[in-house]
Amino acid sequence: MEKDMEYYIQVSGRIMKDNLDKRKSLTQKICDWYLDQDKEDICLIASGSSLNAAYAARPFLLKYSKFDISVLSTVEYLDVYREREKNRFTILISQSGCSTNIIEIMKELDKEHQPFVLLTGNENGSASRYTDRLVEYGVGNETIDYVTLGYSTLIEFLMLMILEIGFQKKEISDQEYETAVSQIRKACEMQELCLIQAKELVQKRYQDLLCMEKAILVGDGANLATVREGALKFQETLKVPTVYYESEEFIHGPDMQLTPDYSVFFIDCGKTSDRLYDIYKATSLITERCYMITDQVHDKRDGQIRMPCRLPAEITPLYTAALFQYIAAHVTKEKNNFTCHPLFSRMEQAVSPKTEDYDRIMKEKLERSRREENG
Ligand SMILES: O=P(O)(O)OC[C@H]1O[C@](O)(CO)[C@@H](O)[C@@H]1O
Repeated sequence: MEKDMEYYIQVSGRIMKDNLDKRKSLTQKICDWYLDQDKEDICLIASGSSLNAAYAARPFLLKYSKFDISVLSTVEYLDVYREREKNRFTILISQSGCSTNIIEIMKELDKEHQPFVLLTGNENGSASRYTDRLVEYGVGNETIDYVTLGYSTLIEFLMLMILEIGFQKKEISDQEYETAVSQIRKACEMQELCLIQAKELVQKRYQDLLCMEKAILVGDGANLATVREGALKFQETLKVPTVYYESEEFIHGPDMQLTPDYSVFFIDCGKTSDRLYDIYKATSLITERCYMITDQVHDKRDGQIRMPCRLPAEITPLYTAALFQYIAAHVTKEKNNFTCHPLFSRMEQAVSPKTEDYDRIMKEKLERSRREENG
């Protein structure tokens, strides 16, 4: 199978399971660094999909820790909260290891002799030149920059890191630890199942999805991060204007723009009431282009992905992104729509989120992947 976006979504469940099995060795370095210093609270700083992954993991991280964990964009960190955050164990995240804003913060922290750890998907990215405290979080060599495997494995890594820290500090009992591990394992299986159903859904609603022109994604709690990530993916690949909302926020205004042309996606997983489902049903009175992932036993409707297993809400982001990732990957490929508007290159030249050597580094990753494939 060609190693395109679809390939990385396809292998995500398996790689997450592998990472779960080797969780001790995968997280050992960062856990040791954390336990060897005296700061308790953690600050995660990232952008794009990495920021969304940190948001998605946060409810789990807070559930399994006795300290505080903040998640900040690079701008929030630099412009607003820097002073308040300086006594936290700081983790900078960049999947590519080539984001200029992350490197900027690394230089700033260095100037102030403030320790930090870089969590990255590429040990050979430009950011690696600015620190020797670097951890690869188990994505391996994802060669597509519309990261999907990287997103899911990053959420899982953050969860595993917090579990290991809590376990070693004896703040999590053996029983709690084992339960969380088996729920994460189940979520990896659910990712595979969600993907199978996403493929069926795309086949069934193929024409609607090909014509999608504007979308609203609705999710609550940890899955507010999933819809944020879904919106990012739809916009960078399909180039469809997409907004994302929490369910109650959606019906406090944004719903007033709805027409039958809108595609609206809902995540109804880990919920304890029917409210989101009621909002979905009400929305379908305006547009038939309603889609939903649900783990509840509601009446069966077209456009639903039905998960057979109910996991705690904070675990579900490990699988719910699969629907949006697959639509982004598959529909964009079908529409041959990965290329940006010709004027985009001007904008990218004027202001780029990535370092100048990014293209070369991505090319090297691709060559490495081909070498590995050819043995
Ligand atoms: O590599 P980083 O710093 O994690 O940033 C990830 C983001 O960058 C991009 O690759 C775009 O530059 C996005 O697709 C992704 O969300």
